[in-house]
Parts: sequence; structure tokens; C-alpha cells
Amino acid sequence: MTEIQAGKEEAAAAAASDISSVPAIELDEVVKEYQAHGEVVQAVKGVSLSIAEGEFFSMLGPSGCGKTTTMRMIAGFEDPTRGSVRLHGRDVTDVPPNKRDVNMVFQSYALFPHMNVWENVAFGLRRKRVPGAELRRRVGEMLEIVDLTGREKRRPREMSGGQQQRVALARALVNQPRALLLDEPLGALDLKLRQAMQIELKRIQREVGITFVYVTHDQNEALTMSDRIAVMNDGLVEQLAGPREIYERPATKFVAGFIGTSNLLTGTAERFDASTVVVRLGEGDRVLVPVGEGARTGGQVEVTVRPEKIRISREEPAAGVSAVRGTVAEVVYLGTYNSYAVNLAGGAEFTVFEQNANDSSITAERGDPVWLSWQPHHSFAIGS
Ligand SMILES: Nc1ncnc2c1ncn2[C@@H]1O[C@H](COP(=O)(O)OP(=O)(O)OP(=O)(O)O)[C@@H](O)[C@H]1O
Repeated sequence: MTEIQAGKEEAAAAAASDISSVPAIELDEVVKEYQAHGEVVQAVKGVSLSIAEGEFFSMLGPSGCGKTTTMRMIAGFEDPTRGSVRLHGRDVTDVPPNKRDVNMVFQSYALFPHMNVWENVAFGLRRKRVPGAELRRRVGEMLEIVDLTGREKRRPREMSGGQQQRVALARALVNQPRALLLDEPLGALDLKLRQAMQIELKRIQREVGITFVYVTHDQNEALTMSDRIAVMNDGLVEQLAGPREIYERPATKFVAGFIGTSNLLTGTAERFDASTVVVRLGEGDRVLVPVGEGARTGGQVEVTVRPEKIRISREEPAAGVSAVRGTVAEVVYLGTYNSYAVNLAGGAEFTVFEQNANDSSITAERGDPVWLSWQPHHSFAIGS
């Protein structure tokens, strides 16, 4: 037995003895290919991930990146072309959806229009012939969790979109699945309701303690609710981490661009002192990057910095910070902050956010020459 095999066996034995350490969902090198008009489309190109019991896990990415296909393979609605799916330690790759102990909630709530709220939620339990007293208790409890007590007699058409979505959620949760899969469930709601429902969903998930897997193309939604996020692009996971790390330390250019706004600079990296690398941009400008933040010396590197970390000023900043010069191309007043588009001397275009903390005056107007500066630890080199 090799050392690696021995290590794997030990880990497996440890996992088996401690039920909570068995992941709720595991995908192992999952690939999905479709045949479309004589061509093979690879919707998912090899995804491996492990979702912990009780986790709020999101799959985030642009349209067509393979999120829904990945989720449908977890649910069992699609068979992987290659790779395997495990739920709570059991290989379910060939197990049909109704035997998987997961439930799915869709954007279209698919409620029964002729049934009232109570009947909609009770439907699954009736089919399973759950006895009357237990059924009433479970439906009642679930309606309380989704905050619909008192609305039992309403029909779906007599309710708002958010309320209907909560009925759909209650209907899925009342069956006590071990994991709930949600595919853009808030997609049909307007922004205000969506935001309210995001907080609601997170609360409900905490209360019921079930693993939630959430598919969305909305970065704010994923950042608000998730314990961890898998950012997907073109059938692959580009980064898998907590919201803070995804935002503060995007692993690739794609992630940096997809989550929030980021500014990119290209330059030549040189060792400056024991703790800092300097990236020279031409035009005399330079960016400082702490050693260990990926800026390999002796070649071209790309460095990124978020718009809210940058200070815009008319005067040259003090030494010790990264500083570049530019000209203001546009200023937009957005209430809580001002957004500047700045053309840098080296050719790049930067976005800078300036909080309206003190007064509503704007530091610079269109056409003004400015300095942009930020602390070295706010920038890091980024992979392509
Ligand atoms: N049944 C199918 N036949 C052929 N191609 C498909 C099929 N289903 C999905 N695809 C393709 O696979 C890719 C991934 O689709 P998928 O629906 O998983 O993406 P998505 O990230 O969920 O996108 P969206 O946010 O638009 O739903 C797309 O290019 C899509 O056109």
C-alpha cells in the first residue's frame, strides 16, 4: 500500500466514525456532454467539489457556464457523461431523483393553482400517507418558519411573488430532505423583494439546518447568503472559497472581473526590499505589492486593486503607497459614493469609488489631473 493510499484509507475510516464529517454532496471529476445538431457540447468539463452538511453553498457564474447542469446532476435529472456524484457518502450516480433525498426549488414556483397554501404544502406528505396529526404539525411548523401562518386559505394567485416563493420553499422543506437545491429561485422577483428574500432564505436555512445548494448569476446574492461560493466559467470551477476571499482575493482575472469591479495594471516586477515587490508601469509610475502576493520578480505581471481601496487626490501622495497619475474622464454622483473613471498615464482605465462620508463635494471634475493611491496590501498579482 502506498503512503497516499494509506492516508486515504485513514481519512475514510475517520470520516466513517464521525458522521458529521461526511460531506453532504461530493462531485468527483463530473463531466456532462450533450449532443446538439451533430456536435458535442461540453456543458460541464470536469467539476470536483465537496459540500459540507448544513452548508449554504452557491454556484455562481454567467449564463451558460454550466451551473444548472451541475445542479441537475446532483438532483439526478441528468446523468453525468463521466465522473461520480455522492450524497452523504453514498454513490448515487445511477440512482433516480426520487431516491436521492434531495429536493429542488425552481424560479417558476410550480405551485398548484387550484390548491390553497395549506394544501400546496401538505401535498407531498399526503402522497407519503403521513398520518393526519403529524401532517398538521409539520405543515403548521413549516408555515411558521416561512412566515405564512394565517395565510393558509389563500390561493397562489392571491399572493405576491415573494409569498409564492415562500410557499414553494415550505413545500420542499416539509419533506425534510437532507439537501435543498435552489435554481435561481428569486429570479422572478423585483430587486427590493429579492433582497428581502435573500435575508429570509438565509434565516430559514439557519433555522432548518439543511444543506442548501444555490444557483445564481447574481454576485450580490451569492455574497450575501453563502458560506462558500464556487465561481464557474465555461464548464469549470475557477475559484471555490468564502465570499470575503472571493471578493478580496480573486484567484483569476475572470473572477476579479465577474465579482464586483476591479482595476488591472500590467508592469514589470522587481524586488524592492525584503517585504515588497515593486511593479514598474512605465511613465515613472509604480505599484507596491507585498512579497508573497504572487508578483514574481523578473517578468511581466498583472496587478489588481478594487475601486473602493483607492484614494483620489489632486496632490502627490506621500511615499510608501502605490501611486499612479491619470486624468478624470467621468464623474458619476451615486448618492452614497462618487464613481470616477480615470484614464491613467500608462493607458489603463481605472474606476475609483469615493465615499460621501463628510460632505457631498467632489474631489475632482472631468478633465482634472489626479493622483490615485492605495496601500500596498490592497493589491496583488493575479493569474490569467
Ligand atoms: N439539453 C441540452 N442540450 C444541448 N446543450 C445544452 C443542454 N442543456 C444545456 N446545454 C448547454 O450547456 C451549457 C451549460 O448550460 P447550463 O444551463 O448548465 O448553464 P447555466 O450556467 O445554468 O446558464 P443559465 O444561467 O443561463 O441557466 C450551455 O452552453 C447550454 O447551451
